[in-house]
Order: sequence, then structure tokens, then C-alpha cells
Amino acid sequence: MSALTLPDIAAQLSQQALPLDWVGMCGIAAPLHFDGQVIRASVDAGVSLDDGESRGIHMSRLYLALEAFEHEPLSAALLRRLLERFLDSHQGLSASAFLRLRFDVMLKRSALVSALAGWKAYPIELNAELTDGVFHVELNAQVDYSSTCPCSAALARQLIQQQFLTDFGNRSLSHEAVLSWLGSAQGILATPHSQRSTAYLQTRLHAGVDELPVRALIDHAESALGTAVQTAVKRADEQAFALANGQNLMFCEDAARRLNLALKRLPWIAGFNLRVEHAESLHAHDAVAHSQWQW
Ligand SMILES: Nc1nc2c(ncn2[C@@H]2O[C@H](COP(=O)(O)OP(=O)(O)OP(=O)(O)O)[C@@H](O)[C@H]2O)c(=O)[nH]1
Repeated sequence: MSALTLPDIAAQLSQQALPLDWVGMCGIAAPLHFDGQVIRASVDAGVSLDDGESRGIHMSRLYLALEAFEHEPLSAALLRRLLERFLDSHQGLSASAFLRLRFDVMLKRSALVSALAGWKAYPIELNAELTDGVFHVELNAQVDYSSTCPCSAALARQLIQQQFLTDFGNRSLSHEAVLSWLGSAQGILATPHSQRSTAYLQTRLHAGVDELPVRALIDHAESALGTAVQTAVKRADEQAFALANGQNLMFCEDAARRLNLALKRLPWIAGFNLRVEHAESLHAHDAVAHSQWQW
């Protein structure tokens, strides 16, 4: 049978004349060239089906356009060109085109004090859309950090004060005895609870941003929080981490406010939607805060 005789069901008229918002493929494996590495990405590619009379879109045209990822570094311009290609190959059918890329970026992170370093994987999502010539890119990142509860810290300090009165209230103070007491679990008898926490950052990039500021977004968020989770850790690093936590006590509200103020300072961000989740060790549920700006 020749190709000319192959049945083309997508070209038929639809039995229900109804436009669709998004039609395409999800979970396509694609290699991305990004930041000097080749990264495995999962890609969702789609278009709107505005011609409600048409039975289907041309999936293969979208799929084949993605070949460009193999040959060109990832950039906003590349995403836009792909979306233009989606629309060019669906003239008369589609007015909007969409791409979603999910991948992990690996960054090598130095220890806080020692000369060690290790790798961290950050989940990244890029969402791009082209509708009526208007192009948007969203850069989303997931950043893990540690949060120590400020209320729990204050309650623990109060218990330590009470224990101090019990142990030293009726005695004259000796420098040596107090120093030894401060270094004992009997003196510092309570510790605050801490939790591994996650910031989910959704940012919309200004038009004209080409190079995708993935590393800058992650670095900025980690610096605003002050307690990024670590990779290689010796005791000196762990002690520095304990200090960082003590100096950055955070409710989920504090973390959300810090990130809000920090993200607003980034010149390439046109708007954001952020969510922080503190996986509480006090409760079996999470403490969560959201914050938006120009979203
Ligand atoms: N539209 C559509 N196509 C599907 C779906 N599931 C699988 N396909 C297949 O995707 C394949 C590619 O579709 P097209 O891009 O239209 O392929 P084609 O007709 O050979 O290519 P063109 O000549 O460019 O249109 C076809 O074999 C479809 O059957 C679906 O749910 N919707």
C-alpha cells in the first residue's frame, strides 16, 4: 500500500463540531542542551484546536519540531521558534501553541566551612505559550531548605531559662560551672523543632529575556532563605548549618515574605506565584503559605 492510500482520520470532519483548548502529547523524552550539559527532559507539546469541525491535530508535526532541542542550546528564543513552528504547521486549525519542559538541573554546591562539595538536583519546569503573537515563558523551580520554628525556639529558650534558675538560682555563679552547664544536655534541655521545607517558585519572565536564568533564580532564593539543604557535610559544616538555622528562624509566613521581597528584586521577573511548604515535625501535616505578585 503506498503512502498516498493511507487513511488520514485526523483530516476528517468531527462528528461534534467543538473547539478544544489543548491537544497534543505529554511526557515526550527529549535531550536538552543547557548550561554545558545534555539533560533528559520530559516535554508536553500541544496546540489549541480552534477549528471545531476538524477531527484532530497533526501530532507528528509537533513531535518532529522538537528535534531542534537536539541541535540548539535551550533558550527562550528556541521555545518561541518551536511554538511558531507548531502554529505554522497547524494553520487554520490552531491559534495557540504550548510547551512544557520538566527536567532536573544539577548544581555543585560547596560545603559551608570545609573544602568539600556535592551535587544537588533541582526540579525545573518551563512553560511557554504563543497566542495571537503574544509569547510568555514561565520558569519554575523547586528549592529545598531547612526551617526552624521561631515559636518552638522561644519556648525552648524559656525552658532553658527556668532550668538555669533551678540550677543556679540559689548559688553564687561560677564562670566555669555556667560554661559547663551551657555545654550540657541537662542545661540546654530543650531544642526547637526544624523541618525540611520546599519553596515552589513560579516566575514569568519579561519579554526579551533569552538566556533562561535558572541558576540565578535558585541562587537568589537560597540566599534569601539562608538555610539551603546541604550536600557533603562534616561536623564543622553541620555546626555552621546549626548557626544558620538559629539566625534564620522561620515560620512558613516568614519564608514566603522573604522570597516575595527577594524575587521582586530580580529585574527579569515580570510576575510570580510562590508557595512554601514546611513539612512540620511538630505535626503530621504541613504548614503552607502562598504569595503572588503581578500574577
Ligand atoms: N490527532 C490525533 N492523532 C493521534 C492520536 N493518537 C495517535 N495519533 C496518531 O498520530 C499519528 C500522526 O498524526 P499526523 O501528524 O496527522 O500524521 P500524518 O497524517 O502522517 O502527517 P501529516 O501528513 O503531517 O498530517 C497518526 O498516525 C495518528 O493516528 C490522537 O489522539 N489524536
